[in-house]
Amino acid sequence: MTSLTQTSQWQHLQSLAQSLDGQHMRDWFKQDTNRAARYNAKACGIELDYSKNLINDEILKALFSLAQARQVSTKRDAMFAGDIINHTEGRAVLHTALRNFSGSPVMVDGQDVMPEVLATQDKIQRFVKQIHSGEHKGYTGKAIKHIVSIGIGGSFLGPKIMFEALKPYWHQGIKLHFVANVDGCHIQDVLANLDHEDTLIVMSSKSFTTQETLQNTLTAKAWFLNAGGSQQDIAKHFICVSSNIKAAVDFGMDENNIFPMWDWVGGRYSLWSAIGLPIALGLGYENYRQLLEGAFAMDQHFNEAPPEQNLPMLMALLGVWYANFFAAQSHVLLPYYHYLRGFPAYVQQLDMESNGKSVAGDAEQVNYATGPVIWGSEGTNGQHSFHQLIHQGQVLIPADFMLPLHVPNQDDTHHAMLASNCFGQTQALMQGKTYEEAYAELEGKGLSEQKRHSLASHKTMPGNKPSNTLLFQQLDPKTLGSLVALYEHKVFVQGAIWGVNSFDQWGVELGKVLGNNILAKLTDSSAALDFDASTNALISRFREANPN
Ligand SMILES: O=P(O)(O)OC[C@H]1O[C@H](O)[C@H](O)[C@@H](O)[C@@H]1O
Repeated sequence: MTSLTQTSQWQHLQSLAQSLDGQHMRDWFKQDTNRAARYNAKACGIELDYSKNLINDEILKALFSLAQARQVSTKRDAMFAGDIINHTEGRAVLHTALRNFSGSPVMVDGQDVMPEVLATQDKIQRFVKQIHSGEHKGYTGKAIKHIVSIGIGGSFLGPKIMFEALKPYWHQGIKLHFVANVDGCHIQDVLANLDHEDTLIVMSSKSFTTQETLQNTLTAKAWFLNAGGSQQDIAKHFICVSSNIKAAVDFGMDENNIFPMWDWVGGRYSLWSAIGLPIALGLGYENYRQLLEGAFAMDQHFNEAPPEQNLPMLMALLGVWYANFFAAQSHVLLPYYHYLRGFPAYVQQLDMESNGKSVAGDAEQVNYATGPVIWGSEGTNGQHSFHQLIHQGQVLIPADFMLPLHVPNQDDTHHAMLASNCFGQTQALMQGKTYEEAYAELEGKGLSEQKRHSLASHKTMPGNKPSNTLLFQQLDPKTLGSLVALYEHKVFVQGAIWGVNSFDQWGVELGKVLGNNILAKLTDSSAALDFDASTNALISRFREANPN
């Protein structure tokens, strides 16, 4: 395949980007009263207003043709069909099978995976019922009231953030707690307030080798035993989710308490597997199923909608447009909904772990930007801090604003203020404020000409800053499922265009290995230090402070 930057589609986009010099979105809105209606797409309860972007019909057409040249739809079909597209790990990529309600088989290595998927969903449903009905009791006969979910990365962010986002749908009587970090402060704080007799620990680790999760589970086990539980009571209080059944059994997990998952589910795509069990426990099975159904609806939309209506395709191409033709190095996510405040952190793993790569195809070192830095937090809070940089800084930061149009049981005054701020920010970013407007506002303030000029210069806002606005009728489980799948597919399309493998994470793996090597030197103070001088010195400082 021709190197991406040498393709005619890429070069055409480069010249289109240059042709925008001196143009302003503000003028485009004045010239074309239909712009907002034209650059709008809806699917699965999500409405995307992408009119406040640096695009016109010709640019969109050129972006679609780049997607076509990079065979995005062929690659998409290969993913859904269970081909081994994660070629560096030799695995299929089938999180979509976990929410496949079509009734059709999904084949991996000639075998339909759907019977196992459905059997695991049944097991989750039965277990949730047993906990909620009080049929599954702790060892002293108390019903389970607290669930502690232990996991990290994809085995943490999905369950935690989706559960948090669906607060209006929480099952009464069950409280969920999440522990990820190996920093002992976290698990100590969580366990300190719990009664071991009515607590269930859900350990989630696809690989069953992750240091943080293994250690936190051992700490929870010691807590349980110290509090009065015995070894044979553990089965009533500890369950796990893993694809490594053998390691889980060796660790002491009761085989009946293991919820399986498979190597064709990537960690950051795993909330649809049994890794989502804490969500089901926290929301009830029907709500959890709605989440999966929403994702399935987005899968169908992604597969079937034409590019100009296809939400993942549009959002992905807009991201490529800014990253590769305007040198935008980051992308900010701004949910105007308190319960969705964790979403930027969720997409951070999804996007940055997937597309933070430098090699395309077999072994081609890329010479173009790949995955951007993803960041953000809930609105309106950011307006009073980092939005300044987005408005007037020297870097281009495309933004995704998100707002539910309706929030159950919310004070209307608050909601209208929230919405007005959200819309006001997108407007300010787009239109900015001209020097002439700022200068005119300073009339009659008794300023010298020089002061008035100086202040007007500082108050000028360039505008022309791109943003998407995503509106939801209401952020119910189904819409949230669609929203997550939208970002998954956006990341997929971008990875397909850049030619990277979006499904491995060798950088993260290296960190794990080096961390374990160092741990051996920290725990054995007599071990010779044979790393680089800086690392050796850091280890020595730690040993001095913690003599054993
Ligand atoms: O579920 P586990 O095997 O414990 O893995 C937890 C996390 O570990 C790694 O750091 C990976 O980069 C993540 O993608 C994964 O979600």
